[in-house]
Amino acid sequence: MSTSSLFFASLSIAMLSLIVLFTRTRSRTRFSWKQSYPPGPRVAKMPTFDAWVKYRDWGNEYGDLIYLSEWNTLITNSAEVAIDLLEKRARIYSDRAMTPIMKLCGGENLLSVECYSDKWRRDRRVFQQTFRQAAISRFYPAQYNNIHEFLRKLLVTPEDFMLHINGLSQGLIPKALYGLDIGSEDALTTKVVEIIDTFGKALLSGSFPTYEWFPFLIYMPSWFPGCTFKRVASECGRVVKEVNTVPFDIAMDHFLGIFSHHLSQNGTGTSPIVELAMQKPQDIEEIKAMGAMSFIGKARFALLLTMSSVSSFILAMCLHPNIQLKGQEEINRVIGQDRLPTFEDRRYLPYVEAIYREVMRLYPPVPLGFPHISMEDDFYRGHFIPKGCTTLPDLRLNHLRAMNRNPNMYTDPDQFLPERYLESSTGPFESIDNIYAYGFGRRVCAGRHIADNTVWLTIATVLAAFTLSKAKDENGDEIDIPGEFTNHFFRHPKPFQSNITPRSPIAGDLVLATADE
Ligand code: HEM
Repeated sequence: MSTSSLFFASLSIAMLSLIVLFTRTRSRTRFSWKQSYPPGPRVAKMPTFDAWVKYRDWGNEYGDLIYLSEWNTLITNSAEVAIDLLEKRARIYSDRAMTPIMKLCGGENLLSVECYSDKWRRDRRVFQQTFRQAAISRFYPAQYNNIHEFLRKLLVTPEDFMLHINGLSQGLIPKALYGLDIGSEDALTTKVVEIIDTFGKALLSGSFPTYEWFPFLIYMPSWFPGCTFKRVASECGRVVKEVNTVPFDIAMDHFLGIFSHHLSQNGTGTSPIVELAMQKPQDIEEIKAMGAMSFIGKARFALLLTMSSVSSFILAMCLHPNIQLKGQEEINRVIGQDRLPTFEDRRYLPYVEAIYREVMRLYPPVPLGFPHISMEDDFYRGHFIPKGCTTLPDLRLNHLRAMNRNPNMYTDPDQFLPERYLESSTGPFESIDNIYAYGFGRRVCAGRHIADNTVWLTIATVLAAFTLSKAKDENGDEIDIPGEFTNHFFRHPKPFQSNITPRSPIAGDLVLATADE
C-alpha cells in the first residue's frame, strides 16, 4: 500500500472514531438532561410462556411501569397507566411493530398488525363502518343462526362441547359479510386456521429463536440452515393474499349471477361487502382487506377468542353452580321459559350481563393485549419513554391492580364474582369500551361490537337452555376440573369434561325448534 493510501486510510479511521465518539457522547448528553427510564430488571430473554406470572412478580417489585431496557419494552400493569398512555396519548402509542417476519407473513395487509399510517386509517375506517355499533344489527340473523346451531349441537352431543365451541361463529363472517356458506371444513378456512397460528408466533418474541439470534437470516434463502421460519412465513403471506381475493371474487361472481356453488342455503345470497364495493368503488382495496381481516379474524381469532371466552364461561358455570342458578333465575323471571333470550332482552338482564363482564375480566383471551409501539419520545410520571418502545398492557395485572385501588368495586380480584358489577356505582351496563379484554385507544378491537354480541348471546341462551355441571365418573363421583389454561399469546381453558343437559323438556324443545327458523 502506498504512503498516501495509508495516510487516507488512517485519516478515515480517525474520522470514523471521532464520529462514533461524538454520537455516543451526544446520545449520553441528550439522555442526561432527560429523566430516567422507568424502573425494571435487566433481562436477556423475554418470558414466552405464562409471561404474565413473571410480569406480576416484576410489578410487585417495580410498580405500575416496568421498563425492560434490553428489549425497549414497557409493561403497564395498571389500568390507569394503560389508559393514560394508550388512550389519552393514543397519538403517540398507536403503532405496531412490523418485523420482517410479520411482513413475510402478509402483515402489511392485516389491519391488526399494520403500522399506524394513512393506509391503516383507511383500512380501519372501512372496517369500522361495517362493524360499528349502529350497523351490526344487519348481522343479527346470521348470529342467531350460528348460535342456535351451536345450541342444537350441544343438545345432541354435549360431550363434544369443546368441538362445538370451536365451530361456533366460524361460518358467521362468510355468511354475514359475503353471503357465502364457507364452513369450518372448507379448504380456505383450513388454510387460514393453520396460518394464524404462525401469526400468533410471529407476534411473540422467542417463537423463532434462530431469527431472533441471527436477524440477518431473513436475507438468506429459505433452504439455508436455520431458515425454516422463512418458508413458514411466506406460506402464511400467500394465504393472506388468497383470503383477500378469493371469497370477495366468489361473492362478486355470485352477485353478478355467474357462480352459485357457495350460495347461502338460508340467506338471500346478498353480500354486504359487494354492496359496499358497488357503492364505493374507490375503496375497493380497503374493502377487500376488511373482508380478509374479518374472515381471518373470525376463522381463527374468533375460534381462539370467542372459543376462549365461551369455554371460560362454561368452566366458570361448572365451578360456580350458585352463580349459574342466579343467572337462570333472572332469565326465568324476566323472559319466562317459553322462548330463548334475544338481543332485545340484554338490557333487562343485569345479572347475565355481570356474568359476561366477569368472564371477560377474569379470563381475557389475550392476557397481554396486542403490543402498541410509541412513535415519539415521551415523558410520563417523571420517566423517559423512548420512541419505538413496545408497550404491553398486562390485562390481567391491570385488573388486579385496578381492583386494589378500588376495594369497594373490586374485592377478591381472583374470584369469579359477578356481584361486583351490580354493587358498583356504574352497574353492569357500562360501555364495552371499559372491557379491557378488547384493548385500548385507537387500536382497540375493531370487531368488539360483534364479538361482544356473540359472546353475550351465547352465554344468555346457554344459561336459558342448559344446566352445566362437572361430569361424573362410572361410580357417580364428580370429575374434578383443574381449571388450567394454556399459557401462550392466546389463552383459553385446557380441555375439561362437563355435563351439559337441557334444563327441562321445554328447554330442549325450544332448542330443537330453532332449526325451523
Ligand atoms: C371475544 C372476542 C375478541 C376479543 C377478546 C378481541 C380482542 C382484541 C384485542 C385485545 C385487540 C388488540 C387491541 C389493542 O391493540 O389495544 C384486538 C384487535 C382487533 N380485533 Fe379483536 N377481539 C375479539 C374478536 C374480534 C372479531 C370477531 C373481529 C372481527 C370481526 C376482531 C377484529 C379485530 C381487529 C380488526 C383488530 C385490530 C385493530 C387495529 O389494530 O386497528 N376482533 N382484538
